[in-house]
Amino acid sequence: MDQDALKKQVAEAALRYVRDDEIIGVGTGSTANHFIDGLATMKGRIRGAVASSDATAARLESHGIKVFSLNDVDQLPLYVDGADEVNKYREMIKGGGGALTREKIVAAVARQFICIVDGSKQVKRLGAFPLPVEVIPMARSYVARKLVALGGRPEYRKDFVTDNGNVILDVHGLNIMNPIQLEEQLNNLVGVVTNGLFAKRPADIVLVGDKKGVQEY
Ligand SMILES: O=C(CO)[C@H](O)[C@H](O)COP(=O)(O)O
Repeated sequence: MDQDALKKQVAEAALRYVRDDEIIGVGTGSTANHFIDGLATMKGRIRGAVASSDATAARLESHGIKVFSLNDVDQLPLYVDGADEVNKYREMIKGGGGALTREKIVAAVARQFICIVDGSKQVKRLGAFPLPVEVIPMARSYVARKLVALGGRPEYRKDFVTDNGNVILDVHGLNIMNPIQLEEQLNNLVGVVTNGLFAKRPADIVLVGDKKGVQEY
């Protein structure tokens, strides 16, 4: 099975967590896209979805799934999304697709967060994947200097603007010993909107697709 087939397999496994008459939080990326396509096959059973990006909203709507604004929803039982890295504590790096801020907001509201990944995303320690940091444009150089002082090598994601009108710095070389502490530290930098560490609010369940099938932890 190639990587995309593993993503599809794990995305389809997450469909069994979807309950009737609920509004589902939906993530962003190629794994989440497989989940959306699967959700379309049962769209008559759900009320609709909250999207974590404009791209996800467009894909949901293309399948005829009603998209709700998060502000119009008082509770969200389930959020399903991919990740760039996940460790055994279900902490993640996300934001490879640049949707980290909205993903973090939807994850914060959701009662249950299910992370769906293929086996290549599992790591012992987070940080080999460059950590995305969403920054207000005028603060880009200031935040970059602060990130260098913290031992990172920030790289400006060129020709990319987030759905919120901001820029992304992808930070290489961070030694992430304590993900919760680093998540807080980076979010405290003036000009940072949020960063791609999902440690204060980890996933509740991780589904991993590999050659042997789908494992859960
Ligand atoms: O955080 C994300 C987007 O901001 C994605 O979940 C992450 O990049 C994984 O993407 P893919 O499923 O395409 O491998």
